[in-house]
Amino acid sequence: MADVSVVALPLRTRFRGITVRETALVEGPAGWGEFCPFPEYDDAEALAWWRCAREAAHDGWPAPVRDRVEVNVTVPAVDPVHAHRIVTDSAARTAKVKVAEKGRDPGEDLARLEAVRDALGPTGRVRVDANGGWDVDGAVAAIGALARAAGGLEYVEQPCASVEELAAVRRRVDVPIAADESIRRAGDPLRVVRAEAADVAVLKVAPLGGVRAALRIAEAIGLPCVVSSAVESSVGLAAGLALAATLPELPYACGLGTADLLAADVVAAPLHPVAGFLDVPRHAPRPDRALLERYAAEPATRDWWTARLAWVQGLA
Ligand SMILES: O=C(O)CCC(=O)c1ccccc1C(=O)O
Ligand SMILES: [Mg+2]
Repeated sequence: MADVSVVALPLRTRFRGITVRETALVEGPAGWGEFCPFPEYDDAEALAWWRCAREAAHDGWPAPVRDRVEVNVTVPAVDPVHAHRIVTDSAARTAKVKVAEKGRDPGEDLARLEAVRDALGPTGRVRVDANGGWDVDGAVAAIGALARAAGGLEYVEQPCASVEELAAVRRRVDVPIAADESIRRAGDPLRVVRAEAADVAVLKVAPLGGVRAALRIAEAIGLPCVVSSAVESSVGLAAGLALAATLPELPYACGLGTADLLAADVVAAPLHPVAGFLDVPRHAPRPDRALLERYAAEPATRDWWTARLAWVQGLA
């Protein structure tokens, strides 16, 4: 694949400890694909992200069954005033709130959830994502308190790190459990099902190897699915939307509204949700040359991504 562009896109707010999202964009006969495994991910994980980019660039996606997808607003671990503004600005009816970040006072999570509920009103839905930040007892205690602060929780995503812990928490709380890292970073995504560890499966298209691969995994898992992003540019978000648009059932809002987390994108018309919905594009949007240049990564960063991409392509 000849054409590779590496960009460094600034985020509006720190998210998962990063303030800049580095990503590589590739063009193929079917269009554009995005390759952006997080820097700490190993070769085996990065290979799945390459398969997703290659599918977009070489093969395109299967035909969708819906033309728009409801999304949640994503609320990073920010203060309550900021959280309130993010939710109000989005006009979404569902909010996903980051909680249990390392080194923070648990009281901050409660205040953030109260603010989010206030912004959404009584009919909005609130879900939280702990990214595996609690142990079992900590999760059980925190989920009770957070559910009260939020006036009810739709589900809690990845309360603990391991499948066994998720199963233990699930037996002890009424709030439904969603598995994210336990699916996308697990050698065997079906362990979650065998252990009865989750009520909902979070699917990220890139770590699962593309739209077709993720559809097969969704079928095997047999749980209701939520498609969520990995904070890609609008090129990679389009792949997530293709998956969300092709799943036979889509009972929950998806975590694909993350173009709003970026202060810059590579396409002229980024995939920003309107009133909590995204239209499903037929193919990934084409990057704008001027934006690729404006946000081009430093030479050392570009060389690192180009080498990583070449290495992973060699494994494919
Ligand atoms: O689901 C969303 O609302 C946004 C995406 C998101 O939270 C995320 C983005 C990058 C890496 C991990 C995660 C996560 O769900 O844990
Ligand atoms: Mg998650």
